[in-house]
Amino acid sequence: MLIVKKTERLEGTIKSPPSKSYTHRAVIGASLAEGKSIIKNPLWGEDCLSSVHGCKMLGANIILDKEKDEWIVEGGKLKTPDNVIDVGNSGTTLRILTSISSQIPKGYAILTGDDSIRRRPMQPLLDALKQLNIEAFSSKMDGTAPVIVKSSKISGNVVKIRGDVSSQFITSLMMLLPFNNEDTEIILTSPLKSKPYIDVTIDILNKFGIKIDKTENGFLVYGNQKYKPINYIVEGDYSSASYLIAAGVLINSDLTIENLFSDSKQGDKAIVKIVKEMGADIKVKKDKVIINGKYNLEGIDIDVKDIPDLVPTIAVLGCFAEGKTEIFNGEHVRLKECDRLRACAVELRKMGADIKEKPDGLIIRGVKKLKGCKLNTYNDHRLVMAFTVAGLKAEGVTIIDNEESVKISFPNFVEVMKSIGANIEVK
Ligand SMILES: O=C(O)C1=C[C@@H](OP(=O)(O)O)[C@@H](O)[C@H](O)C1
Ligand SMILES: C=C(OP(=O)(O)O)C(=O)O
Repeated sequence: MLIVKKTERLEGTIKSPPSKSYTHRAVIGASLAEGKSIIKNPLWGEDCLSSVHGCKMLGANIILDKEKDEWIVEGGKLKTPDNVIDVGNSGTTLRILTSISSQIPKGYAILTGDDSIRRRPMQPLLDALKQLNIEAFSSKMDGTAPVIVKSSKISGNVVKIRGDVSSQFITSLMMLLPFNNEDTEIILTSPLKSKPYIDVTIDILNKFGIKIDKTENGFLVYGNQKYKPINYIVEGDYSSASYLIAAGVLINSDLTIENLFSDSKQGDKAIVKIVKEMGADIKVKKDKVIINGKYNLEGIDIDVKDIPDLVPTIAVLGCFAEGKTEIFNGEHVRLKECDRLRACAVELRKMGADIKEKPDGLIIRGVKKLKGCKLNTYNDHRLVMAFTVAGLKAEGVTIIDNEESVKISFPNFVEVMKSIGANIEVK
């Protein structure tokens, strides 16, 4: 568990950890490219290591070089896995590798993961794959993992899928469809949520030499394309940085957060705009964010359609902001490692927060003072990190369970927080 005490000052220069989304896509894309790719500054988080594990089981040769901080990937030859692929807690790995598994030369691939993964939706992707003549089904026949995928030849040139459950389904199709012999249109049957993650997918697929165009109702993925190997440096992660930024603007601080690029395609770069709108005058440079001062935050209304992973961070910011903060358009936030809308409402209320849960979001009225207490995190890395920020600002001591889940996306979270003066201790 993590013992968090009220902290009056944070200072120092730190680096945001590498992007989780880019690392997943880089290692999976490299596993599909014939030849040698080098991925520098990868995220050594458990989720990305699940992608490494899955790609190895599917035939890629991957060397993880800790000293050089790079992964060397030799890809291009998929094989039938000789065991079930365990994706751990990683939705991104499960969703992308389900489609890719259909390209093994024979037999079946079986993908499963932890308790949380085995509750997350897969049916829209399975239905989409069926339209492409790919046999893939839930072993429990309830639309969740374990998922069984048969080696199949893709056929068809249109696939329809809803866009409001998970953008990872679309990413998954985009990474598969270059293997089709014909061009394929992905038609979205409902408005797209988490769209910036699709921008991230297209951005890195372009680096692999894969061309995708936008169409009126979705996307066009050209057929018969080959992934080319890449030399790639992973940029910093704005979702992870959101905890550092939130702590910085809530507590009197002098912080520089490096490795955050102002021209990033990551949707969660919106955290900068959000804290500015709430009243924090932070500075954005080409490759870093600087927070210097003490701010009085004011509540705002925030559409989280495209930024689901920021919800726990925004919920904590809202607790300490003057007036009302309303989070809306976040139905999909309930479909993550846990139901994050429910979890934020239930747990932050234990600290004295005034939070109302709505089907698509939260209404938070700032109360200035929260009190430390014991919080559940449902094994969800983002809740551990967001609640740590709340604990630093709250009166007294906050005890946070299962802190080890930070290894999913921000393995050195505790060390980084301590290095800037956060009063936290693992017990
Ligand atoms: O593609 C990605 O890298 C991700 C997409 C998002 O999920 P949804 O598209 O399911 O909202 C996000 O929540 C997740 O952490 C990472
Ligand atoms: C939801 C997340 O990731 P994934 O979907 O890959 O499990 C996350 O990192 O918050």
